[in-house]
Amino acid sequence: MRSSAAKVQRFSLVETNVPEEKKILIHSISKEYRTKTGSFLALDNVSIHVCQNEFVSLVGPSGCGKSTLLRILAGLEEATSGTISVSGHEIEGPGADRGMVFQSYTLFPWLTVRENIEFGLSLKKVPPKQRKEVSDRYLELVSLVPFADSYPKELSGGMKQRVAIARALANSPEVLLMDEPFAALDAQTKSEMQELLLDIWEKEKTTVVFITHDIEEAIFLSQRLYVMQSHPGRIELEVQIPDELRRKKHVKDSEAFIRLKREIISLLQKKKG
Ligand SMILES: Nc1ncnc2c1ncn2[C@@H]1O[C@H](COP(=O)(O)OP(=O)(O)OP(=O)(O)O)[C@@H](O)[C@H]1O
Repeated sequence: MRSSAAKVQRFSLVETNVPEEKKILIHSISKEYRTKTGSFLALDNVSIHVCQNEFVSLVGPSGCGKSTLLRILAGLEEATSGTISVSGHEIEGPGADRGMVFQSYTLFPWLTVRENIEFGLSLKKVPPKQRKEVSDRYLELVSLVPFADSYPKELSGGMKQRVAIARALANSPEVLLMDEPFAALDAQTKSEMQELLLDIWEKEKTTVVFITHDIEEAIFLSQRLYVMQSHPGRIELEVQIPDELRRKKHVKDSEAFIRLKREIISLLQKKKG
């Protein structure tokens, strides 16, 4: 079998000529925080792209700036320098074109599952009949039809994240931004959620940016991943994941999967050392 090392390349700067299929273009983003003890460079000249309908992960150790980058992409935080465009439009703040799913459960506790899913549509004054059609569809997609009238406190962690995914998708975002959405789940539920997410991604043809510190999760889910390093937060590697290493049952135990995981880890260690 061909060595997966060939797939691991050094990151090269994004070209300035934007081909149409590039849905998200992050160009030379830096983020400096002012703290009591001085300034702190959380992101240093980060440039990445995500194509239409692509599943891309950002993976890296705690503190390398993954969440900061995603929050900037979501428009929840401002970069110190650099630009981000989605569908060719430079972002200036949060927008309905970007749906977010966070690690912590962010459902509204006073709303039922269905009301949580319909929340964004209610804000947009979508009529009840239409809202119900949308929530029916997404309840089905995340297998929560019997729980439509339950409240978040009656759900398990995995179920809450399924509602969060349905809620984000119900607003028809152009891109789905996910910040370690399965990090708080037990191993079995996490694995089920990964498979469910891939099913949803294939059915919905969504563009996904997924953050995780788990290299195995990133390889399993992504078509492409960017590996980040800290001090300062930066992109260290870009890895194209061969199709045969994705989404098949038990692939995580396969020799090729384990080899790629080891290669990524060892490349990162070499760069550190
Ligand atoms: N508001 C802030 N003020 C100062 N420093 C911050 C602020 N937010 C984040 N940082 C720092 O920026 C760095 C990157 O943080 P960030 O949360 O983006 O990392 P991360 O890779 O997502 O980590 P984790 O996986 O632990 O969530 C960290 O060193 C963090 O302490």
